[in-house]
Amino acid sequence: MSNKSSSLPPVLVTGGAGYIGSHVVLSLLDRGRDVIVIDNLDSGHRDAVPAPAHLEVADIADQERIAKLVTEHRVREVIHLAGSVRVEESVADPLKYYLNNTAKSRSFIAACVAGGVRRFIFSSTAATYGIPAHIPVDERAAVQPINPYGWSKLMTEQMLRDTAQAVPAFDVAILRYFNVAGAEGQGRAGQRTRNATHLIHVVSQVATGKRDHLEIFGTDYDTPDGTCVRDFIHVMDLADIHAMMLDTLSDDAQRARVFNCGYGNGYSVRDVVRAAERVTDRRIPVKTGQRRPGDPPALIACSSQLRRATGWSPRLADLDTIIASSIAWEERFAD
Ligand SMILES: NC(=O)c1ccc[n+]([C@@H]2O[C@H](COP(=O)([O-])OP(=O)(O)OC[C@H]3O[C@@H](n4cnc5c(N)ncnc54)[C@H](O)[C@@H]3O)[C@@H](O)[C@H]2O)c1
Ligand SMILES: O=c1ccn([C@@H]2O[C@H](COP(=O)(O)OP(=O)(O)O[C@H]3O[C@H](CO)[C@@H](O)[C@H](O)[C@H]3O)[C@@H](O)[C@H]2O)c(=O)[nH]1
Repeated sequence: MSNKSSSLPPVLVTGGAGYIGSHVVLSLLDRGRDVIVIDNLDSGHRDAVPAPAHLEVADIADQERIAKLVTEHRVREVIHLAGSVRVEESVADPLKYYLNNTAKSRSFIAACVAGGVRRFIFSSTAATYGIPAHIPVDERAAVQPINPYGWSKLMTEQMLRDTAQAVPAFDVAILRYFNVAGAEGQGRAGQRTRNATHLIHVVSQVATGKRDHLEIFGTDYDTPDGTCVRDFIHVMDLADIHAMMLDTLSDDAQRARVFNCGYGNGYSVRDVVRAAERVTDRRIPVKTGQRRPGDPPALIACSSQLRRATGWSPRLADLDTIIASSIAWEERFAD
């Protein structure tokens, strides 16, 4: 793939200094797109933004600055990843989530509409489903979040649905990510988010001696081994979905579509520990602890809508591959 500068206007990516955002930026650059990143560096890192993308250190709620940027660069395509991402923190401090994920997204969407943006991709979450009645869960399932994080994202989804109805030529894709993990294979990007609590990140830190042990949050769930089950998607497969989705959005359509992003494979917390032991040939010390507030027992995606709409098929859908890439990043490149 080329890294040539494109004749198209740049894609605006919020949260591009963060974990998933930096991988999305790489995928766009690899396809020859120009990229402008907006990030306030709250949890992201300046040097995580891959060159030659341009970083504007700004808050998504800085409406005047965003509208000016969008107009000056004739931005038509936006990928909005910036936000606060920790389920447990959202339970302890819900208003932080309603401010950063909901209220600030409202300001950001308004600036984009004012500047003439036509194609908008939003990072939503499987947490919007709460505890699904059926698994795998598809996009027609009821949404009933069980934590403020999920609600804060669902409210933004609704703003986008309503805005797409009202604004001509505003085509929206809402991507509901399942559990994102792993790292780009050449050491160009990986998880560096301050205070990250994601399972595979924590297990990788244990595997590389940066932590003593993994605490398993709850072993009495109604799941095959009593620990929670998740659908882990490799961050580079997820990044590619964004680039492919931009091509399926249209300058004329006026709609908001929802797509699950996952593989349809469920692994328990204990499965993840076993996979890390397999990959490293080392024992991962674990302690069992209490359930973590806000955790649903099982989340597994049906992603056939996404596959139909974009032609996407996963390249890296293997738990050991995901964990090996995460551990390699942790060993060689992480801070
Ligand atoms: N990691 C996952 O498994 C997962 C799953 C589902 C959805 N998501 C969503 O994906 C997105 C990215 O998540 P991530 O894991 O890369 O998190 P991250 O914390 O690494 O990245 C978020 C980025 O947004 C920036 N940011 C936060 N608030 C901002 C603001 N008000 N203005 C400007 N920049 C701001 C941060 O500095 C950071 O660089 C989030 O919206 C998250 O809700 C993540
Ligand atoms: O040290 C740890 C960390 C996690 N877990 C468990 O592992 C599972 C996965 O947890 P985690 O990796 O923190 O992800 P989730 O809480 O499932 O949330 C992630 O996945 C959601 C989509 O499913 C996203 O919306 C969130 O942003 C993202 O953090 C849960 O059962 C946790 O209780 C542990 O037992 N010990």
